[in-house]
Amino acid sequence: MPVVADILIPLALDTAYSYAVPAGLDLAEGDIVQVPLGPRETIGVVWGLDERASGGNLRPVTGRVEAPPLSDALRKLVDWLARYTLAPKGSALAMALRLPDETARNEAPRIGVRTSGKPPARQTAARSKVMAAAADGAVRGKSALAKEAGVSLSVVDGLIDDGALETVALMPEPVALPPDPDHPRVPLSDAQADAAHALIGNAPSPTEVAAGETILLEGVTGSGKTEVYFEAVAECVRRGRQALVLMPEIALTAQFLDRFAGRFGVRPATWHSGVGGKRRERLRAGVAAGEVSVVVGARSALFLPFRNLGLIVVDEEHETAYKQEDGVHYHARDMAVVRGKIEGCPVVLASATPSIESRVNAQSGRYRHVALPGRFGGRPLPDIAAIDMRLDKPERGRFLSPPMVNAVKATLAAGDQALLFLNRRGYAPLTLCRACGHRYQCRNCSTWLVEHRFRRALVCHQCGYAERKPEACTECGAFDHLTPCGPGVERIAEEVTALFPEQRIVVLSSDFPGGAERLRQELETVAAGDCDIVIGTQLVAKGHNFPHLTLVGVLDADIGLTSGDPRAAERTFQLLQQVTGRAGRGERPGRALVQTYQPEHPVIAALLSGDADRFYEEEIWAREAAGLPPFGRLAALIVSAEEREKAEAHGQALARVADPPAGVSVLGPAEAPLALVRGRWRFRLLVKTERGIDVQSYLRDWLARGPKPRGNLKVAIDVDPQSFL
Ligand SMILES: Nc1ncnc2c1ncn2[C@@H]1O[C@H](COP(=O)(O)OP(=O)(O)OP(=O)(O)O)[C@@H](O)[C@H]1O
Ligand SMILES: [Zn+2]
Repeated sequence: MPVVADILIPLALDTAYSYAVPAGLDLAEGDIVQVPLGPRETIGVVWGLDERASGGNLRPVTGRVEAPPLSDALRKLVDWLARYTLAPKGSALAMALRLPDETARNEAPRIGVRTSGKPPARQTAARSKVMAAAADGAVRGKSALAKEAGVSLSVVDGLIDDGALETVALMPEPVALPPDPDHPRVPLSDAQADAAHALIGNAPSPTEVAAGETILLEGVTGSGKTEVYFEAVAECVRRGRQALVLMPEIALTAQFLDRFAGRFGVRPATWHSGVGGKRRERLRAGVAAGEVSVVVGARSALFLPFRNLGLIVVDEEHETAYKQEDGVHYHARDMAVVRGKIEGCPVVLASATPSIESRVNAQSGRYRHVALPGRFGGRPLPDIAAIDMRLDKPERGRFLSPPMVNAVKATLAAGDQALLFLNRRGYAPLTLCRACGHRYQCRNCSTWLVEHRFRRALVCHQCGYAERKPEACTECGAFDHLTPCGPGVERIAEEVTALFPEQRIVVLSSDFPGGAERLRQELETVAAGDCDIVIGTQLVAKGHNFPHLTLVGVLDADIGLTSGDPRAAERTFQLLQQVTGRAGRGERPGRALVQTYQPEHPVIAALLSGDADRFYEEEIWAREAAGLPPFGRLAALIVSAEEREKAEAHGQALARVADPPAGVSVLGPAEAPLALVRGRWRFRLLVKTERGIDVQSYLRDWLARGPKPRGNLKVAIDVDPQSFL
């Protein structure tokens, strides 16, 4: 029997701690245990066991916790995650071991009723109906009983008060009903059937499934990728294994869940930040027991304890939402590929606009490439045309150019829906005093405050700081001189309401009250055709299906192009391709109009030509020439502190000992584009290496040589950074 256990604790600690195993406690690796840590008790996971070591003066493990142990695969994933991201191993474990969340609201217990044996004190016709329905003595839900008896719920409540019915606690509803892979479904098109076949292969037995293979499923917008990967999910379920479908959080709409139900007969189990309390725990337990066969979830679902994982699908694999930008800086798409390798199961990356990384991997043969070149049902892709804003100027103080206004008019006249897209929240991105020139800036961050008329406030989009918009300039005291500069979606909504006062307009922006739930509802409204004009930020661009939408108007195609970010071209192309791809997905063909000041810019030109391959070729070539990912590697260090000098000095001290070997260069420290965030000054160092270099080892050695962060100073490590702000 082992006498010493190495316990990894889900806190920012880099190593497991040794504890003595008390006699009679039979532990195995992966077991979840309770251990003393300093003055308190905490939870940890058995990471290693040692038979020979002496447990002499070690503190003993308190006991085992009744919870499914962490599988070998999941422990390997945690080790991998920590090694790759350089996050403390305990922080990586915390991702896989979300402790029961006591702050989350508990599920309301389900209550059933049955006859108590005591006749009602007072009898009415309605009451007799209920008593007759309940006469068999079986337990029923309250509303089920009322429905069966054809009476209102208050009659049932009355009988409970009366004592003729008694209440009993019911078993909680199952977290998910089993999906039926052979549920009757719509037939696939030939192209879809071919693609589905390519995903699944002919493998006659589960052992022949290509182990750990990664497949890029690339299909233009509206090509029907979802139905194709559903076939892979179905095959996985048929083989008795579990499937995970990852989606950007907001894409988890009722519409998607209904589509799943259309294919599998039931809605899938879902995992996202809105799933709380007991339900979360039960879902984890069901997944660990292998009872839940399909989970559709946001990125954190990747760390669920699947017992028998047979497939991972990453939908919209190019989405930046898959990158976690705080705590453990990991990319869920990349970790999905790692988990697939560890579990020996295939991983399907689906997108209409794949990341450059995945495209390159598909071209080099590392990933298998399965393509759907046309839209489902032979529908045409939208026609995309530019509006040159230098020629077709909007009226003064307006943002829609005359051709855009006319196109919206024509669309509405035809009874169709129009979407106006602007990737800017709020009313105006800058507020300026015309009397003294003062610009309103955040007191904690180096950002302009964004006016939100809806909230009647000036708001910082970095830290959330908000102040009331003043009546007079706070600097010079002048009245009526504060001017909003530039548009956000709220300002567009104002303009559109003035132009089309009779139309039903929906504005979709992530900052509106009501959160993700309300947004999901609004998206349903749009999909159902119960609105005429949609005005939205990037969240309307993502994976939604709006069958009534035939016009997409991009109000400022140039926004993302000047950011200086190495991925600016890729991001802009993806976003514009996605948003224009919302048009014409239903019966009627769609078109897109793109307002731009630089129609000849390569990204805009590629978009207009409809030639995505041309864009990919040029961008891949440019990345290769510059040694940028995936042809070289990047990692960022972000040094931050409450005092500017401290952060800068620490960054310089790190740079002095960087000592980069051949094939590695270190840039910086440079003041970050967002130099001040939440009261912390930020400096960035960028490591650029050739492709074959082990950037993690280099970073580890470098940081070990460098000064240790003290006090409020922090050094965040971001391997494969997506954001350069
Ligand atoms: N076999 C089929 N039979 C009937 N309708 C289908 C079939 N396959 C797809 N569709 C319909 O075609 C439309 C587009 O499908 P889907 O949303 O899967 O496309 P997609 O490739 O995921 O697009 P995007 O990348 O733009 O989100 C949907 O309305 C879907 O219901
Ligand atoms: Zn701020």
